[in-house]
Amino acid sequence: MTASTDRHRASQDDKPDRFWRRIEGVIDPFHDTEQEVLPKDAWRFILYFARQAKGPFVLLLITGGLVGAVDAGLYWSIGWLVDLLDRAEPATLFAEHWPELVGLLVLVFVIRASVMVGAAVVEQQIIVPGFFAMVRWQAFRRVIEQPYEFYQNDFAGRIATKIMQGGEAVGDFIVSVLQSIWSFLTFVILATSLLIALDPLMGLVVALWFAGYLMIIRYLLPRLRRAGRATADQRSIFNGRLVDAFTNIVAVKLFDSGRREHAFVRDGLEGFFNAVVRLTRAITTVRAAVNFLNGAMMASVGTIAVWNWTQGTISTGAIAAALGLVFRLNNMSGWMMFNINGLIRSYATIQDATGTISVLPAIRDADGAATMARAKGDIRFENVTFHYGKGAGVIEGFDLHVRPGERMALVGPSGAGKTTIVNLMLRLFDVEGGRILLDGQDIRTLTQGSLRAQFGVVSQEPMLMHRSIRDNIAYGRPGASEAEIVEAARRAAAHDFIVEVADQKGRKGYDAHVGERGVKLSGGQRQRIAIARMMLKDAPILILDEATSALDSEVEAAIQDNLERMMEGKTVIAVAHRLSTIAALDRLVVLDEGRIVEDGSHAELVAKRGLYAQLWKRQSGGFLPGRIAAE
Ligand SMILES: Nc1ncnc2c1ncn2[C@@H]1O[C@H](COP(=O)(O)OP(=O)(O)OP(=O)(O)O)[C@@H](O)[C@H]1O
Repeated sequence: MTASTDRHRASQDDKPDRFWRRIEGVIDPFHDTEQEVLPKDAWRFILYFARQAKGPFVLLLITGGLVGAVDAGLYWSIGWLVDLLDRAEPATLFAEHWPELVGLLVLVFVIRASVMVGAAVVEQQIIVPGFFAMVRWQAFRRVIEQPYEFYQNDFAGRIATKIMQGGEAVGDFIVSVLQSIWSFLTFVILATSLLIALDPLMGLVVALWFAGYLMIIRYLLPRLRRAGRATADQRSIFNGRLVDAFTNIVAVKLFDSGRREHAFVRDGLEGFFNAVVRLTRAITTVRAAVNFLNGAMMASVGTIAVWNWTQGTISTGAIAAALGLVFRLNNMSGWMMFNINGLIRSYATIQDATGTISVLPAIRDADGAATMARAKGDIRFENVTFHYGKGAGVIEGFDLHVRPGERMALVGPSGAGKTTIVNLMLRLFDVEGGRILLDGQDIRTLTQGSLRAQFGVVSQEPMLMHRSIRDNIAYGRPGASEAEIVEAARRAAAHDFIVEVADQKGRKGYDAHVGERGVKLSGGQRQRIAIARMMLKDAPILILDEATSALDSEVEAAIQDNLERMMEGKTVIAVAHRLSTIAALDRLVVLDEGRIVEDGSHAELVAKRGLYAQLWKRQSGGFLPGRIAAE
């Protein structure tokens, strides 16, 4: 086959795709607004999104109404057909009545099918893909702005579920109201009108039936809503426990010999079960009540119809139409209950989701926040207080000045506040008192993006994404060339092992994907990738929080020179428990209970015989390693 026939076939294949794409593109999945926080109230949340896709929802309203009308027309025409067959002569039926019969065929074949297909296209091709995605996209864009603390207080899986389910629930809710409920209402109104035309008494019965139906719904709606909300809450709790168990699977394997995790998950499942039972009890009660009501309505209309027939006031066809309409109402009422139940569930899911999605981030860029160009690296803590929102403790009246180009280490016992100081500097938390200045500017007056761009961070937990190794390194500098990525990997002593790696799907080297949080690599390998990423970022301030803790001394020695070179001209703040890794730095700041207790060089602090000297003695066993001793 020639290239041109290939192209021709490809363009023909594209045609239906383009057709669908045009329809599916009516709602832009990535549309967004300027609104910083999404509405917290579930109703407002629904309306906020409905307003963003008015056109498709108006279409849905029209098709929903038409579906109800066509349905009523169809049942009416059954009566008409019965009457016609009753009157007409078989031999002349087609000759005399072909226009009406063709009209009926058109109604069944063309009109009904077109309306149904139209409704399906609007719902399935326009709203489901585009609208669901749009809600999820807007939710994601706001949730990702939440500060670190937000994620510390919730399960990642739970947050993700709320975004996924929230998008679906808003779409389902609106579709259900505009299509199912609206088509049902149209049908009820038309059926009642048609029955009134036959006999007002039949119309009255249906009107009374509808009033009773509404009363049942009204009575049970709040109960269903409460039970629905409880189910959603319990589902989240259960889901959270499952995610927690699977996320920390190693801890479970190592420590859970007594199968406590079973009990914990079982407890969650039991809570969910109890909530579901309350919900299903309410549903069964509704169904029982509706079935009795429907039975009464069908029996009454049937009796009235047959009575009228005996009196000769209505035709056989009218009985067929009347019974057809009320049987259809009976079927629809069950289906409506299902819809209303879905509606309540969706509403509860939305309420649950807005609790997470519609929250104003506790840390935001100030109005007119400045964008910092490359910093010199002068960091100043002025009388900083921070207690993680509690009354006291952690960091109290903390002052520290780190000069540009200074290489400093934070040292201190576990829990002294080293990581907290680093997190405050990165504005992962906001200070509760005092201020932190970067090159003389309060970090709260800078955009978070430009502030964090000044820092290259390697922490104990290297935070790798579930992507290729290349993407993980390039995360430090988007758009970096392949050569730059490989160079960074070499400097981090990572290149040699990277070229050997293969993932489960057979991708090799830099293309290999690291598992969720990099589980398929060793701790030291992950840390080297993180170091490569930091090297590539080339930020003016480096934060090495136990950056080499997972490396053996050989690998550490291999990258030491490169680390040294990278540190040149940069401000460095290191945190390490292994004092030998930081003893050579310019300045060691010793913390205890959130306060600076000593400040000086290694030699000065050893001579001082204070806390540092004690820590040092404990770690070095009383001896000074060669490299430090030589200084
Ligand atoms: N998210 C948090 N919420 C509440 N308290 C916290 C939080 N994170 C840390 N803390 C508390 O703050 C104190 C300082 O913790 P931090 O992690 O800063 O110490 P650290 O010196 O880095 O300790 P380590 O050397 O063990 O890593 C500790 O008492 C800790 O319990």
